[in-house]
Amino acid sequence: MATGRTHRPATRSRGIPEATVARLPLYLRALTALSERSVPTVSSEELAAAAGVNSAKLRKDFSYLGSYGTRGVGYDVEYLVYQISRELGLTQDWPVAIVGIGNLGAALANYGGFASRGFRVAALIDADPAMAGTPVAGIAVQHTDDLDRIISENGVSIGVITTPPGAAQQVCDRLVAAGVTSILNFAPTVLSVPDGVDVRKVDLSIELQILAFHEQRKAGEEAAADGRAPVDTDADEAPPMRATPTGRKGPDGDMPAVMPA
Ligand SMILES: NC(=O)c1ccc[n+]([C@@H]2O[C@H](COP(=O)([O-])OP(=O)(O)OC[C@H]3O[C@@H](n4cnc5c(N)ncnc54)[C@H](O)[C@@H]3O)[C@@H](O)[C@H]2O)c1
Repeated sequence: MATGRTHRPATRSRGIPEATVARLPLYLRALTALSERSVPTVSSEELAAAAGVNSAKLRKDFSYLGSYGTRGVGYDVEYLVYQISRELGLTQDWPVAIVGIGNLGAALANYGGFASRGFRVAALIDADPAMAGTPVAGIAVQHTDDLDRIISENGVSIGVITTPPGAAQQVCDRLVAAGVTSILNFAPTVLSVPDGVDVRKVDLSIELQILAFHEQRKAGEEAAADGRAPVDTDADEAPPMRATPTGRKGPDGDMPAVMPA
């Protein structure tokens, strides 16, 4: 089994902090919406509101890109779309392989939004021999026996794991051995990877648990306002939408469902 750290330090090679990198997709989504409406320029305040981020943080983030906007005019939308896409590596096509083509893997394969963001589903891989050759989203599922060949033939550097948790580490090891250097893990398990491999984990149940925490706090506050019950002091002491079990922040809307492994 591969060992080592599971994610990289807090800054990237060009000195852009990971927290900024994590917000770039939020800016890009907001900017793309403006671009689709043919909006030529946007102020930092407008863009910050659209991205759900505080405007001082946005200006700081953009300064890492060397983008300062023009006083009184704002930022050029098209140029920022290009700049952020380039920074995120989205100006090139990324072939992605999904391993584990059950409910979730098939749903991801069918999601049309990846291609428009530069991610092409190049291969679908499953251990079930009965699935080999079955088309999912127009792509024939291939057997895990051929994983190495599939990864190298398609130049895949990003692997998505949607297998049961018990199989995830073994699948991860095989993907890494085949040359994959970035993994998006949906299985509820912690993966070990060698240096140089990035793992991001998606866990919607953790996000739901965080929402449940806030629902509970809101219900307690409403009950207290109605004089029905005392406020739960522990919950009340928690900073609103700040600390979360994942250590990520909420009030700026920069709490993605994808987190470092
Ligand atoms: N992150 C999230 O928010 C989230 C949400 C839903 C499900 N999940 C997780 O996603 C995973 C898949 O869930 P599902 O409902 O699609 O399960 P599923 O049982 O429908 O599909 C799993 C697929 O993986 C295949 N598989 C099993 N072992 C394999 C191996 N060694 N190599 C390749 N393929 C293998 C199976 O043949 C099957 O087709 C589970 O781990 C589940 O807990 C995560």
